[in-house]
Amino acid sequence: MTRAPLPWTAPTATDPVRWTVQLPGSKSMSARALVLSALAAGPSTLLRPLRARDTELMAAALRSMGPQVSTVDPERWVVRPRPLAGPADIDVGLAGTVMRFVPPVAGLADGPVSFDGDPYARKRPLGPLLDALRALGVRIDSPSGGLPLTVHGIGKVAGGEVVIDASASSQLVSGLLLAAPEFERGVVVRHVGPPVPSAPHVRMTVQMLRAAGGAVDDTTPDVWRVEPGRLSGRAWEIEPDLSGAVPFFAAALVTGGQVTLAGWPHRSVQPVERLRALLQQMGGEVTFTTDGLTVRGTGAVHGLDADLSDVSELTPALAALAALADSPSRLTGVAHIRGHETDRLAALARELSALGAEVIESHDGLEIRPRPLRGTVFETYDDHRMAHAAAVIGLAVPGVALTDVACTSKTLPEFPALWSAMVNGTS
Ligand SMILES: O=C(O)C1=C[C@@H](OP(=O)(O)O)[C@@H](O)[C@H](O)C1
Ligand SMILES: C=C(OP(=O)(O)O)C(=O)O
Repeated sequence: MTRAPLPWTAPTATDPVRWTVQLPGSKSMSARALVLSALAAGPSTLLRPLRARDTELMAAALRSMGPQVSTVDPERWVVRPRPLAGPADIDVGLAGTVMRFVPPVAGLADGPVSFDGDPYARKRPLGPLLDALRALGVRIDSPSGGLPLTVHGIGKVAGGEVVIDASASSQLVSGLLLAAPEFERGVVVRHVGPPVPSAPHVRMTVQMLRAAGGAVDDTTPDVWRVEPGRLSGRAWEIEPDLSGAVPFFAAALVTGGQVTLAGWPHRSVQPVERLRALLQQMGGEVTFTTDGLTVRGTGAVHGLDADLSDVSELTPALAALAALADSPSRLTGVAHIRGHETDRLAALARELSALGAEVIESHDGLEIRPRPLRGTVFETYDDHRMAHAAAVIGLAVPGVALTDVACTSKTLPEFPALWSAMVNGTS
């Protein structure tokens, strides 16, 4: 990764924020729509996709194997499928979606496709996916069991039944399912091991596969069957990114203000009811209005006792709120976020402690006992959601100095500008 770090002191809010935020599309929906579109029988469009490092890397990865992906119009990306072929060299950056969703597609390409990424990407769990692909008939060279690796595609994948331990990441399952309609025998994926985290993301995969014409049976827990068959091209309406909105919603709680996420759909593939319950437990009011999804702070932030395994990517923002709460919190069920962009449990424990909070790190979570906080340097570890957590605390604590805010470009390059606009009350 060659990006220069951008130090940034988080702005402190002197008044309750009152703001409507227009956010780009969901990272997770955009990534799935790109993969499904590249595999479809005809062209597709993505309406209001996320334009950020992760999705641009996904577009580039697919393009390098043949499909045309036009990102010229930021509101409307166009994907035209073409025969998949190597040789190709793919940079996954630090994107779990690219490193887990694209190798199964590369198995379908004719020719070698190599993958590598940022230094920390080499540490993120990938081995179970590679073993599963091998069992399905794909030849892969991976000296370390992860990145760097080369998929030696022969233009087809036999498919069939496979057992995987996907407890390290739901993306290991999603990656297999997304490409499976193109496998000669489709796939039956059977998970064996501790629970698969982030269940709503697997549901999103199943829903989007079906929307593209895929036949998926997920009626048996931990078993997913995808029939072979051609996917259809279509127009994908990408929903605003709910996870990206969470730090902004947290600002409503911290300042006793109100934040609306504009353009929220009536029906969503993102876990909005779960988020609503969590924010309400912490003292927020969450309503759906014609303007969008609105979170109102009530003036108090309460501690939270919750298993976050299904919404684990929200842990950093919720941990930041917990550090500002009026009672202790216990966040559990998220051992696997040690394999996210950084070891998020260790990173949160270290940085929240440095600010003055009392934090006890366990193997699968954090106990956070709020104490008076003081501004200090906050290491962001190349992790966009660590930067979000620091910004949330900075609303209430002057002098929270992020080592690098540019890491937010992974999912929202506009983050520092949007955040400052919210705090300063400008649009
Ligand atoms: O499939 C996806 O789009 C995602 C799945 C989840 O991964 P894990 O299951 O590894 O938590 C989530 O945390 C990540 O941000 C996005
Ligand atoms: C875990 C995350 O990302 P990735 O898709 O890279 O796994 C995240 O965005 O919080």
